[in-house]
Amino acid sequence: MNPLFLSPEHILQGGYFNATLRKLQEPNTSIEPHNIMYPVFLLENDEGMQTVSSMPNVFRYGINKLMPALTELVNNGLKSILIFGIVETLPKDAIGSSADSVNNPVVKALSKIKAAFPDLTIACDVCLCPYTSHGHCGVLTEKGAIDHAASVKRIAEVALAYAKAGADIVAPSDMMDNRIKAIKDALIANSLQNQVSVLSYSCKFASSMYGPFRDTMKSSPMAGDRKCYQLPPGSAGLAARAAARDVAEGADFLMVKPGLPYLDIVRQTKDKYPNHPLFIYQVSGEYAMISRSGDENEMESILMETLTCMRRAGADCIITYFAPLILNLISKKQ
Ligand SMILES: NCc1[nH]cc(CCC(=O)O)c1CC(=O)O
Ligand SMILES: [Zn+2]
Ligand SMILES: [Zn+2]
Repeated sequence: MNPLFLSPEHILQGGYFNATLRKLQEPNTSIEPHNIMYPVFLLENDEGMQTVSSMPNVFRYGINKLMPALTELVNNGLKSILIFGIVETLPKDAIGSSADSVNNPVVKALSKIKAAFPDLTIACDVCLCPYTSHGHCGVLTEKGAIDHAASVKRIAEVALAYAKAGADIVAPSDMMDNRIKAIKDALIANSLQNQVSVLSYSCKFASSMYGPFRDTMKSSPMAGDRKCYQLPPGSAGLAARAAARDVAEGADFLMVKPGLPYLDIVRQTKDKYPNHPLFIYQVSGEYAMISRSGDENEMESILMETLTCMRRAGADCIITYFAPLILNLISKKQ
């Protein structure tokens, strides 16, 4: 009989008293370069480089400024990027024609990036909002509702244009019903189905945390909001149905966006679809919040803790504006 009446099965501290044991207690939560994807804002002007006032340390780059920045990041371990195009002089119209025109900055840059960084996985955000005159993610009817057929047709055309131009992943963020099938069909019709994957923004919520991003992209809707296509923040049910639908339509990867307040959705999605790699988009509002938290050391610990918790909840890859910092922190640790 032990004198203190400790019952062995109630003693947890015997299992995590050093760093190695603690690592064993945190399975599948490590942060390695392949667990991180870096969003990149690409300008029309090849020589352009602009800071983003609402997002410290984030830049909009022309391709000639992006290349040296990427060289440094790839040398530091960067494995994947997610490209957003920004137009300043190209026309915005009702159907987002500039999204897939030959002058679109993404279409123009893909082959250059691919040639310079053959091992970098390149995803392209697919949406109409940066290119439409009304700023919505789909095509509208005369009454201002989403024109479903026209929207899905355009989204598939844009995805195909990026796929043909060299994207490894097309990532539709528009939230139009049935776009995954339309994109997959377009890839198959062009014999690209085994060279391009589809990362669905499957569980994307109508969040108030996209503000800094919309400043950056100049992509706020001119009128109305996105609540008729992005999901209501309180709805786990629609998130489950959206993921199920996108899996049925052939999505290769799923996503939950934003990340931190939605980790229950991450867990629910991972439990239901353990065989589909799951992404989290740590969005611009999350970036703004964490950037402002504490001094540099504190901020870095908060960031890494947040990423660990995202991995614990079931995320395989986290899309984050902190990627350059994270790569530095990872390489320092080794
Ligand atoms: N298709 C829009 C889109 N693509 C990426 C983000 C958000 C990214 C972020 O906030 O970091 C959004 C949000 C939106 O404006 O609805
Ligand atoms: Zn959009
Ligand atoms: Zn988008």
